[in-house]
Amino acid sequence: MNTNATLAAHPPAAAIRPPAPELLPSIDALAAELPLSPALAAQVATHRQAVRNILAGRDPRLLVVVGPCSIHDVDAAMDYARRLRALSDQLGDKLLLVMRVYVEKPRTTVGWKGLLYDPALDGSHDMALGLRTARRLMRDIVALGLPVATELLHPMAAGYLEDLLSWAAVGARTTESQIHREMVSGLSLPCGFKNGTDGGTTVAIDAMGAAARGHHHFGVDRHGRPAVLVSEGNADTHLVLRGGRSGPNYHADALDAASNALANAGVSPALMVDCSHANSQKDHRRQIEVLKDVLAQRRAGRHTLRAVMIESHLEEGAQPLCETMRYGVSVTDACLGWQDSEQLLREAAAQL
Ligand SMILES: O=C[C@H](O)[C@H](O)COP(=O)(O)O
Ligand SMILES: C=C(OP(=O)(O)O)C(=O)O
Repeated sequence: MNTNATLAAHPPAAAIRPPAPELLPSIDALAAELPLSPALAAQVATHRQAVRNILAGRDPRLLVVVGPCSIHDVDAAMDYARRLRALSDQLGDKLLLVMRVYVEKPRTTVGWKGLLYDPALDGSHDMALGLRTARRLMRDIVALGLPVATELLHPMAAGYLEDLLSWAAVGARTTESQIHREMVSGLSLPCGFKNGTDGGTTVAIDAMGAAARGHHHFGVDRHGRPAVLVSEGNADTHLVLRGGRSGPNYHADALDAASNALANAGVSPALMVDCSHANSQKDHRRQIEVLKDVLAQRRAGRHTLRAVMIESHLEEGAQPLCETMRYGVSVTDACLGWQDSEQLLREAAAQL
């Protein structure tokens, strides 16, 4: 064995200098740069309460979390938001429309992880720009008068956006994570836990119980310092049914099973059906029949069906990330286009 050659190929650990990490603004610094005015903060508080009232059955409207699978173009997102705002003015007595402004994407393996991670869509990963772009966009959408929803994927990122949100999801891939349950326990907004990718609801119901309790956990404070964070517990959580590997879970037998499990656990009976993902078997047009089925079950007396989720963009379908991307088309899961979405929501409101 040539010892010198081996040493040259594997220098001692002390000789390896990783590049200096790029620093991010603290939560306080970003909030100072892009503050939420007291009037908009009050509006967010009102919207959160409206969401809570629907989920608790005190408000008969249907909560609809609707919008793109992911945000990759802020102009298209604002275009969508303006249309949704106008529709919300017309349908607001029947539907509470909350826009999906999803800036982090969980991936099954690898792929573009969202605006927060790679706002230029080119692998440059300017995450400081991602944070600024996402916070500014959400604030602009709130300023239109719309409530904003997102999936909170990285607990460290949550603090940068939390004050702008009226509802948040923990996704199917992270519902079982203790770290995400701790994160939700410290949020003062309603949150949905999705069933696991295998379709199992137990992990989400366990998550609701865990998030309702207070926790001590590792985190980063508003000044960017590593800290022991102490949460009080969040009782405003609910189950989101998104289907799983064994198929959809919005039919009556699946809803019965979920409702029994929620009752046995003593947690909120409210159900949100995600019309997309495994419930649509990843065919965006099937969201239409899922929503119609859910509305029929609600009309037939299933009063715990209080919320739905729809993936919708300006244009139908999806496209790969490339040089010649089409305006208003999803770059992650395929979405319904605006025309179909508007018609679907008008029909839903008419039936309620
Ligand atoms: O909602 C979006 C996707 O279903 C989720 O991010 C997983 O995406 P992937 O399976 O394409 O990685
Ligand atoms: C990733 C999402 O959903 P799920 O966690 O159900 O796959 C989503 O709603 O964008």
